[in-house]
Amino acid sequence: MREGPVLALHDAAVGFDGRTLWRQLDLQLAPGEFLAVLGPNGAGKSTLLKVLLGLQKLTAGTAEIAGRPARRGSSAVGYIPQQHTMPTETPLRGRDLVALGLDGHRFGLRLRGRSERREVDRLLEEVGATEYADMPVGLLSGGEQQRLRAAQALAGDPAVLLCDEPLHSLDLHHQQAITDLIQRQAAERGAAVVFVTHEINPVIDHVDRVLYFARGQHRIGATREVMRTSVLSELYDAPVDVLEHRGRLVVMGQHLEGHHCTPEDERTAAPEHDSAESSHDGRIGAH
Ligand SMILES: Nc1ncnc2c1ncn2[C@@H]1O[C@H](COP(=O)(O)OP(=O)(O)OP(=O)(O)O)[C@@H](O)[C@H]1O
Repeated sequence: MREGPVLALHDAAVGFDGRTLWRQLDLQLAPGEFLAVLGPNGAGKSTLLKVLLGLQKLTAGTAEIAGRPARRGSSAVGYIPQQHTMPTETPLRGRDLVALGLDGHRFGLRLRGRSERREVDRLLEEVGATEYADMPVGLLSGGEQQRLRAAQALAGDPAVLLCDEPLHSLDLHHQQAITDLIQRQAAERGAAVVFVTHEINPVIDHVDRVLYFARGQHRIGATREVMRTSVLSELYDAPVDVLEHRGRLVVMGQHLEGHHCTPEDERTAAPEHDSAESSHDGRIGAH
């Protein structure tokens, strides 16, 4: 297991054209820690991932991965991008896409071919993609392509796994399978996970902390510290209700853009007892 923080942001800020998306972000993730990143559309969740991928500069502060400034092409980072459909004519098979995620330097010259193939087969098996591994990726469904992207991100055993709505377009069974896979990467291989999502419930049992962005502000803390009526109403500066039913959380509010519930959730949710007053001074458990 790796030691020390594998991801660190200090007093970080980002913005475009004079508009600040978020600022004063202090965050350290230990190996194996699972962070869910939530917030409405345009709050800056994907931009956080771009910063950690070295694709977007901060306007203030620092971002480090495995003790070094975040940079493009770091082998310490695995990335599952937002789902987009690949063109039909993409000249890659499923297994080629996964192999692209492997860091070739880890394999000796002679062993490379065989070890790589074995590792790719293992990853394909893990995401349930063995069956279509030799098909051209452009002919696969959106969900099948997404499972391959997950396998690619896990290849090379990254210290930090960045996931941008990785469950989007997956059916329930594969949502569960991919979530379990990411969780195992954290628990067994010590990867710190940054998981951008509009829906906390599929990962609620795995999440150690939540980072919630809204209106240029943020809160960080344990799920039930942050996902509360009082805390989110303060963050949005408007009434927001957090309801809980059988361990599932539903966030409701008229002005929420990227809301967190499905019609089914709304029908089944019952009010949470949010009696505990927050004792924070604007940030919760930020560390
Ligand atoms: N390179 C850029 N130049 C200018 N504005 C940008 C750039 N990249 C992102 N933005 C803007 O920053 C804001 C945040 O974008 P981002 O993709 O991080 O949001 P998000 O929280 O991931 O949203 P969503 O939930 O819709 O995916 C948006 O208003 C977007 O238009």
